[in-house]
Amino acid sequence: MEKIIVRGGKQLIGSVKIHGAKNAVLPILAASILGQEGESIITDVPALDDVNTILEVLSFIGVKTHYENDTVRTRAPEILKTEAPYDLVRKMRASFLVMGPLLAREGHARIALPGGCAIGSRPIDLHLKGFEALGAKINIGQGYIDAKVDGKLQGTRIYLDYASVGATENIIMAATLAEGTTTIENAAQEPEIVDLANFLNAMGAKVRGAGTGTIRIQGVERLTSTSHSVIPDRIEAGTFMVASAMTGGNILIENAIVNHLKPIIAKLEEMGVDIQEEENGLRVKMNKQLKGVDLKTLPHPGFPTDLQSQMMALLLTAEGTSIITETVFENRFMHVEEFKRMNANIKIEGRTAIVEGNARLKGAKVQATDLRAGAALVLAGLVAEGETEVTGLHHIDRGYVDLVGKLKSLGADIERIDEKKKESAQDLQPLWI
Ligand SMILES: CC(=O)N[C@H]1[C@@H](OP(=O)(O)OP(=O)(O)OC[C@H]2O[C@@H](n3ccc(=O)[nH]c3=O)[C@H](O)[C@@H]2O)O[C@H](CO)[C@@H](O)[C@@H]1O
Ligand SMILES: C=C(OP(=O)(O)O)C(=O)O
Repeated sequence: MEKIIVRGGKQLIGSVKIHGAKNAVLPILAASILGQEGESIITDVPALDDVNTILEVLSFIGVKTHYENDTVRTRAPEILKTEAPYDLVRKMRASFLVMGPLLAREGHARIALPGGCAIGSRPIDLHLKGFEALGAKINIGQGYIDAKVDGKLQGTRIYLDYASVGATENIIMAATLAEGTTTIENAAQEPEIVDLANFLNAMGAKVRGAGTGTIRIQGVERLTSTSHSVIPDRIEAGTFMVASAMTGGNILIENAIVNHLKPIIAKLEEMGVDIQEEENGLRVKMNKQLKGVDLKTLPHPGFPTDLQSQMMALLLTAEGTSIITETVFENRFMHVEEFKRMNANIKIEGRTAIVEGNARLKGAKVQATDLRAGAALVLAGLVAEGETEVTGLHHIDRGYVDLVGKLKSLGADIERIDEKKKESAQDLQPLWI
């Protein structure tokens, strides 16, 4: 079994380069299906398990893909299949993002139901309502969703009950080749939506208003593959900002885009963290006792749910009691039980966590319950007394490129070990009798 071992007590100092955003590259790679001519060249692609999974989905449906040195090239001159099977969708929910582009281009898509995951039930009703409004017929059976349209999708007005990131992306992609104009109201406003729209527009689409609550997509006849560089990952940046604040550190977060990080910058400043914009990024310094704060996760520009668990780790070390309210996912407090193993005092009341600060965290064996929970446990380990052992690393590998190497380069006492490999290496030792 692979584990991360971290021994607490080191101050993190230095600079760290942020990789391309997982949540931007996944929809962008799905959107590359729409390019009927030429080659899409996507750069700043992070080497993550989720990227490999979306590339597997693309290959399965007949897109030619090539991934080397943070660059993915795709060619989609003809689509062979309009299906994404259970094994791939189960591995990663974002596989469902191929439904919009397939429906737009081929008039059909059959995708396995993504199902829930550790952080919540995560229905896809808003995606489906959007496709239906565009004229698709949806059938659900035997664990698959089948969407079909006779002729072309038809532009329409869609009001999302909730500003869902995935539904906004899927509907935008579907609408790019529809007849007429589609207006999405109460659209998600995340920076990753803007990155997707920029990619689509470079392909010849007409997407206007991305980054606001109202997005208009004027359908076009055809889209052509293009080149695009993925935006830096604001969640990875936020994770390192928390790491600096937690360890009394001084880290330059290279590539960070201030505009994308406003909600986290505001919260950290409220706690007393010193954050300065520099030419190459953001410098995050902390050399005093931090104050506890209350926070509520919300769709962008509210505080991102993907940084909630990391902030919880930080608030454990701050002064006083902090209240965290998770409004985006109904079950995103699984890390609390793991923090408790490290001597944390946290109470859950419904969607609220009451976090007692000034915790004297102690190293323990803990398990990542989801991607960000995994990062948060590593962060807690950075300040805990003694040794923390984090397992469940497949979660972390979905969304962080070399988390351990990056923390080590900043001065953390951290390593990743593979017990199985160690054991088999021992098996190979000559036996002395
Ligand atoms: C690959 C990717 O980009 N993942 C991000 C994306 O996930 P994802 O796109 O799945 O998140 P959504 O914004 O769609 O989900 C937010 C909430 O809306 C609910 N919902 C969503 C769709 C739907 O049809 N019906 C419905 O009820 C979900 O169950 C959840 O409670 O945005 C989340 C919220 O910022 C992030 O945490 C994820 O990291
Ligand atoms: C919840 C996350 O991702 P996904 O939507 O891919 O599960 C995340 O990135 O924290």
